[in-house]
Amino acid sequence: MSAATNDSLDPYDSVLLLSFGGPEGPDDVLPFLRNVTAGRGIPDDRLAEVAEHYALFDGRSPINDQNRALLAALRTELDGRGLDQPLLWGNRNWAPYVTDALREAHDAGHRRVLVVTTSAYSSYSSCRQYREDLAGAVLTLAAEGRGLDVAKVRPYFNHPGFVEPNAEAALQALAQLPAGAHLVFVTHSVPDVMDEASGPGGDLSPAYSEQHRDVAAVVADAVGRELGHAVPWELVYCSRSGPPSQPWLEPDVGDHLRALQAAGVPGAAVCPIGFVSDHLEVVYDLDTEAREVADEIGLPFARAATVGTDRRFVTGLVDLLVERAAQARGGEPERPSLGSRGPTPSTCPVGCCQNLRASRPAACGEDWTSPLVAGGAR
Ligand SMILES: CC1=C(CCC(=O)O)c2cc3nc(cc4[nH]c(cc5[nH]c(cc1n2)c(C)c5CCC(=O)O)c(CCC(=O)O)c4C)C(CCC(=O)O)=C3C
Ligand SMILES: [Fe+2]
Repeated sequence: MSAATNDSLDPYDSVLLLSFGGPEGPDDVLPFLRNVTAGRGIPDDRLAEVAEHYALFDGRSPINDQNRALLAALRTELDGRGLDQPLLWGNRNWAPYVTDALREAHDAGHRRVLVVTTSAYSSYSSCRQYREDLAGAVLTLAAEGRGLDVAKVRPYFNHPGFVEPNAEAALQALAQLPAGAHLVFVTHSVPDVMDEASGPGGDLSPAYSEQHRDVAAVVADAVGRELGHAVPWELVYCSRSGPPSQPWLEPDVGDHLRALQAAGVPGAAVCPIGFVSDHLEVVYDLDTEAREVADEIGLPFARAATVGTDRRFVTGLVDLLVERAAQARGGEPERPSLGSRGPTPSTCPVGCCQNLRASRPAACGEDWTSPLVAGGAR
């Protein structure tokens, strides 16, 4: 429990949950997929395949309702801590779009917006592209005469509020399987070059795969301590999408399940540590596709829960908002983290998670100059 009396979000006057977005019905699927893949070189047959995955769920992604549930839980937690800033919602790829959400915020009189994303790790797709979305929105609004500024909480993959519910979920999944089952940690694959460019460079890169490995190690260690013996684990990937000629992070979860079965491993507890809720990658790529592989080869399979609206996660996100606000006031708040990497900076270094193909302005970095505050508000 946090010391509620010290909680403050000053100087921020509003909070934004920033997410990916997803289709709400069959007519939305193709326009949504075009938004996601605009200029990204995803083959047409892959798009048709992904459209079929959405069709299995009547063209409706679960992600928007999961974000509505998270917003409700965050609202309750903010209210309980006396934090009465309005809580907004904006997406990259579907309504409510982030630019529209920030325009409404401006028109309601808000000028300093504190942002938290539904993505826990560093990479172009999971961090910098959200910073570009914010910069694009802020610059569009500035051109309309609507000046406002944004700040973002740090990547929170190693925050206890994210790691602890993941550890409990892993333990629960393992409990459904025969002794000797492995923990199989899964995240979204990305191109090898995106992984290599993730993070600030030097020893801290590649950040994306190494941050996942760090979380996996902490979770496996916690599970092992609970059970009184070490549990074997691996980090694998799902949802690859680029052309076959382009290397993406491997192994794929399906191939890995086959390898485990061939090696005589008696079960797999699949732990989607790369995702914060049960969106399509989880309910299709894991619960449908990977489970089919497991059934086909007779490998006992259990899927661990994502953090969703777990109380510890929601509390942790509000702790992160409070931490970021304290930094903006010039304070040095406690910045809890688990594992070996320590807390990630709240303001990204120049070039962090750069997209090697194109350079666009990104907010919440050391080289971001706010159109609102001369000299750059951080
Ligand atoms: C790292 C990462 C996350 C996790 C971080 C985060 O959460 O942001 C994530 C999340 C998500 N990705 C999602 C959907 C899609 N991602 C695609 C394509 C891509 N994802 C990539 C990476 C990631 N993606 C990449 C490198 C591509 C290739 C194109 C490109 O370089 O940008 C495509 C195009 C078709 C395809 O090729 O699959 C779709 C439809 C949804 C919504 C699901 C729902 O509706 O429930 C969510 C939450
Ligand atoms: Fe994706």
